[in-house]
Amino acid sequence: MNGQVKFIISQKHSSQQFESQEWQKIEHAFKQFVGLEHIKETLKSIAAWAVINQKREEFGLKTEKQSHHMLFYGNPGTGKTTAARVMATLLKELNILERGHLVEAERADLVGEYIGHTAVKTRELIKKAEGGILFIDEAYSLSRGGEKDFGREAIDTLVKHMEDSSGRFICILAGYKREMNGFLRMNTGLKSRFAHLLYFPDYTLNDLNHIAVNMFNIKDYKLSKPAGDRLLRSMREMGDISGNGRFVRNLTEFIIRAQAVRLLKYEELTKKDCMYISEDDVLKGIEGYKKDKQDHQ
Ligand SMILES: Nc1ncnc2c1ncn2[C@@H]1O[C@H](COP(=O)(O)OP(=O)(O)OP(=O)(O)O)[C@@H](O)[C@H]1O
Repeated sequence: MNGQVKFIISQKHSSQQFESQEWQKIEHAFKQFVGLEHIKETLKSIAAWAVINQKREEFGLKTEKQSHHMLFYGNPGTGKTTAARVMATLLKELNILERGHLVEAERADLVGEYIGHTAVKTRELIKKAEGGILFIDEAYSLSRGGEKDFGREAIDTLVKHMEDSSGRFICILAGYKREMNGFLRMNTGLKSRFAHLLYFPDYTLNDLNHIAVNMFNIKDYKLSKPAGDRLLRSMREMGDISGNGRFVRNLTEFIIRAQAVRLLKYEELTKKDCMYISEDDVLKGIEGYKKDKQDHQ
């Protein structure tokens, strides 16, 4: 395969069958995520476009190549990196990407130290990402040093390859909204190279609670009812939930360690003991989290 967007729809499958099968794959891949409906919708439109394009080709109609480069805007912990990772695997499953891997990069991975070095570094990175997604976090750091900075060369090389690649890789530039807007303003024409602009909003307290419960479930832990209530109440009292999903992940890890410390005192452990998170574990975990945060301030 030449790496271009490829879609397989067998004669036996009707469009409706395709829709239900492929939609299910998308829903399944994002099952553990809270929200992110707009990401799923975008993926559905990409999948639909690819299959219809294939059908048009069969009918001898004109087809077009589309690139699916994306811009992700959102605060820390809103799920940008995690969504990109899931997306890469999913797009392979949907036969849109050949390999489905994610290459995570930041400024230092693209920008070199002398003239000519940056273009080589950037090209190598793009090659590594072929068949998958090149995810560049805090993309605005590429234009940090202004016109004379080598970051400019990285952007130009990237843009050139994005245009030439005809679907061989997907480039995602990610970062916080204000900085991303500034970056795109400084690099006129850059925004138009991206087919999809996706915003990752901050989570509400209820979303975060939902994310926490999911995280425990995925790891085979169960919160007792009082533990669940306590967690929600404590998060509300803590006020600062700006870390979004990352805040929840850290919190759950503290709670899991608090449970482990409690269990070590038991003479014998059952499977249920190992799964069960008590209200006290939540309290101790939150205490530990707060102390750790204070120590790091
Ligand atoms: N919608 C969600 N559902 C479940 N978990 C989520 C969701 N969003 C984020 N998370 C979890 O929050 C944590 C942080 O997410 P992630 O690293 O993807 O955020 P990010 O937006 O890339 O942050 P940054 O910009 O700081 O790199 C991860 O553990 C992730 O699984």
